[in-house]
Amino acid sequence: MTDSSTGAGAAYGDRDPDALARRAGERANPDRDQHFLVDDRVLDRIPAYLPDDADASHLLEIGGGAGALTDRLLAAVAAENGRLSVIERDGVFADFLREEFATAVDDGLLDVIEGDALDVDLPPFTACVANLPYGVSSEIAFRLLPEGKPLVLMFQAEFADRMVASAGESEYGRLSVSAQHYAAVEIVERVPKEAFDPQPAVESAVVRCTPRDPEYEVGDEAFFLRFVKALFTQRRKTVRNAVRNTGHISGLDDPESVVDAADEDLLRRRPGDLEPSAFAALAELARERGSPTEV
Ligand SMILES: C[S@@+](CC[C@H](N)C(=O)[O-])C[C@H]1O[C@@H](n2cnc3c(N)ncnc32)[C@H](O)[C@@H]1O
Repeated sequence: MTDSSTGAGAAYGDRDPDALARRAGERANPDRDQHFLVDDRVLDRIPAYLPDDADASHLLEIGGGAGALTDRLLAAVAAENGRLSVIERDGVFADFLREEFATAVDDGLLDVIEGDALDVDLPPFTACVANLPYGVSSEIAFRLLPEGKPLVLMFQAEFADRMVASAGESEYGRLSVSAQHYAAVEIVERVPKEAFDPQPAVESAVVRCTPRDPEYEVGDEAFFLRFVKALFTQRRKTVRNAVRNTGHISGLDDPESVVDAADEDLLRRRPGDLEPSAFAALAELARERGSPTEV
């Protein structure tokens, strides 16, 4: 076994996360969304959560930090003759990753993109594995989900619970319907604060998103997502009143015609109890009858 503290040149997959953070020369700064994973067992498990049939030939990591997860992902891509791209916003850590993994960079196994994951062009990745910066995890997730690739992402546990919730559950909302529109979403591991340094204020969870087509059809995806968002602003109202009251958000000029045409059973329910397929049926009716305009 390689001495994991030896630095650049060590075999991939067994670097000591504490030693990496020390060598990076700067402590992680929570104000910059930096909480480094330091639990070896969690780090070892995360890449294995990719679906068995995932194409791992070009992995993407967002927020490489001091490189503990980068190291594990390099081991995975090296075994597959693939490559890894890492997007890191903080120049200190981007430089550190290039130095620490200089051999991988030279061998074409790794490229480090210094920039904001919300702005930079995404490389043509086949799957993404990341311990996300929690301040922008929602924006990053909804940048990645439409790409239709397998994702294994660490989120705040409360956010993860909302992603996977089903109709009728208290955590079910716009986030659940939107995420599940793109993928089968499941929590594969809950991660305690103690696995990080510095520790975040909240518990975390690893979520696997396996892309799949939804079991319903929508003619206009942007309208569907806007309609779902609009109805959940009135989650405690009946669907009838939620449709009536939120036309200005979803862009419906004539919500009353939607209410007139919809099933009474559907109208009596509440947005928090509607399955994604029921939202889709109502959104299609709204497109036909409600005179939608661009918002
Ligand atoms: C939670 S830390 C994870 C670090 C490392 N992957 C680990 O697991 O220990 C998040 C990382 O994302 C970086 N980051 C924060 N905001 C970012 C953004 N908008 N785009 C890219 N990276 C970002 C931070 O500098 C930090 O290195």
